[in-house]
Amino acid sequence: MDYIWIFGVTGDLSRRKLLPALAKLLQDGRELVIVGISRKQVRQSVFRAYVEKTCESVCEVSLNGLLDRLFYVQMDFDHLEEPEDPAVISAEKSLADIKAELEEIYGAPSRSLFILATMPEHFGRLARTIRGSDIAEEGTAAILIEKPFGYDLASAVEYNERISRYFDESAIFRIDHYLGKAMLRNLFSLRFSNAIFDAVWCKDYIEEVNLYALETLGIEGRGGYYDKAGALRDMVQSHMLQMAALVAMDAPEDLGTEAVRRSKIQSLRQMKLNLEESQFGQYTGSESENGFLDEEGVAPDSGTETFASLMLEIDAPRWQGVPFKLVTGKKLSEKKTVIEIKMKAAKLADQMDGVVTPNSIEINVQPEEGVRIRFNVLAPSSEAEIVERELDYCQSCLIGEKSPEAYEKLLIDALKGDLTLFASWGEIEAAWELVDPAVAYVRAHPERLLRYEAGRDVLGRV
Ligand SMILES: O=C1O[C@H](COP(=O)(O)O)[C@@H](O)[C@H](O)[C@H]1O
Repeated sequence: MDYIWIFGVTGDLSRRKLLPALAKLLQDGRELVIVGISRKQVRQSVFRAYVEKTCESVCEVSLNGLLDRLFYVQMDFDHLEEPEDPAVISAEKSLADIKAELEEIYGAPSRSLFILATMPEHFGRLARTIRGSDIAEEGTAAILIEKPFGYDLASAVEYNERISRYFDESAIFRIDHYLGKAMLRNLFSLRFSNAIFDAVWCKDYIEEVNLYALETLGIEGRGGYYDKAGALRDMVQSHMLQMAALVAMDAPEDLGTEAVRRSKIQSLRQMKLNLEESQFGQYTGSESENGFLDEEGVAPDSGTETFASLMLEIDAPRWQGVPFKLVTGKKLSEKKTVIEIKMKAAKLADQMDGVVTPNSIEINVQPEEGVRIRFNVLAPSSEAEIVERELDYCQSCLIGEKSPEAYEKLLIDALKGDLTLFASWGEIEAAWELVDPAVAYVRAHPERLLRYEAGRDVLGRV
């Protein structure tokens, strides 16, 4: 039996991602006990009814298994600071008590995951409370930390230092849910298990790399958070730079977690953002949609970017002169995450008949999952004319091959103790070193913030 403790269980992340993933794991036969913790003063039955109501629309499986194994503890995170504070003692006692009660019914945990789905300012005091309450057994306990990991490098260093007082790096699982997405896991396999890709993955054959994470959704009631974060902190610091590192990294020395992490850190450290050549935007309202400045929690004169198209240079022999473009934004015309690799023209291409388009490889992350390769062939029945055709492997179209949700995969790995798909401290640090100056640049250059109408296609302009 594994125990999962979720701090911030009534928050948005928990409702949309964690609880549905846990419901699926329980349905698949995993033996789990889940303890939800939040500040709200509610009874167990009310909490379960709340989960049933709020998760129903996002959950693909029956919630019965989850509701049977879900328990609630109230805890005021703000009053956990000082060791002498009576709130700490009562919180620690109640966590230890509830564990003892659950053990009587379900037995001792084989493994315990402590998921901090809270604002980062709570990380240190929660880590301390978990350690102090003796509910985390050495060797079988892991702490899972949600993004954002800090608001900038300085705060990230501070949070990391505080968590590290209580948990060893080998027990710290920093979640970036994009790393659990099927096609990003596949990117690694695609590159390193195929000579046809591995051999050409460099400046000699690749002309440019474009990474898109486009969203139709807006900020979904998270105005207070997003106005401080913006696209740079919300998406670029984590998901976009992780995707870029997976494309740009050199082959690790082996497939072990440490070697993969070293390779990604090295790659992140070689990256430089060309801010003058980048573009930033903020959505305005339309007849049917709110503009960013109309959203609750957003300052009426906010200069926060909801869109970024960043030019990235990588100072590595493999990538000299190859531009990487990272594009992400809210309230765009389509929801799509894709990695587009455009190849250089072949040597004799300009001597052929017809339009010879350089090859491209598209790794579709979502909503479609798959790989599309465009290449040239002799047109059927033609003497010499070249035409472009494509090889399309659509993984998500294949019946019975629907990939598990990213959170399911990440939770399974955390239960196994496998850190490979979680961000190391070095990756977080290197990503903040890139993003901090970019945020400062956008705040210092309000004239660089282009306005785009919610729901409009802006990609033609970047
Ligand atoms: O972490 C975040 O990711 C989501 C986008 O995730 P996806 O799996 O739907 O692509 C984004 O909407 C949110 O603002 C951000 O915090």
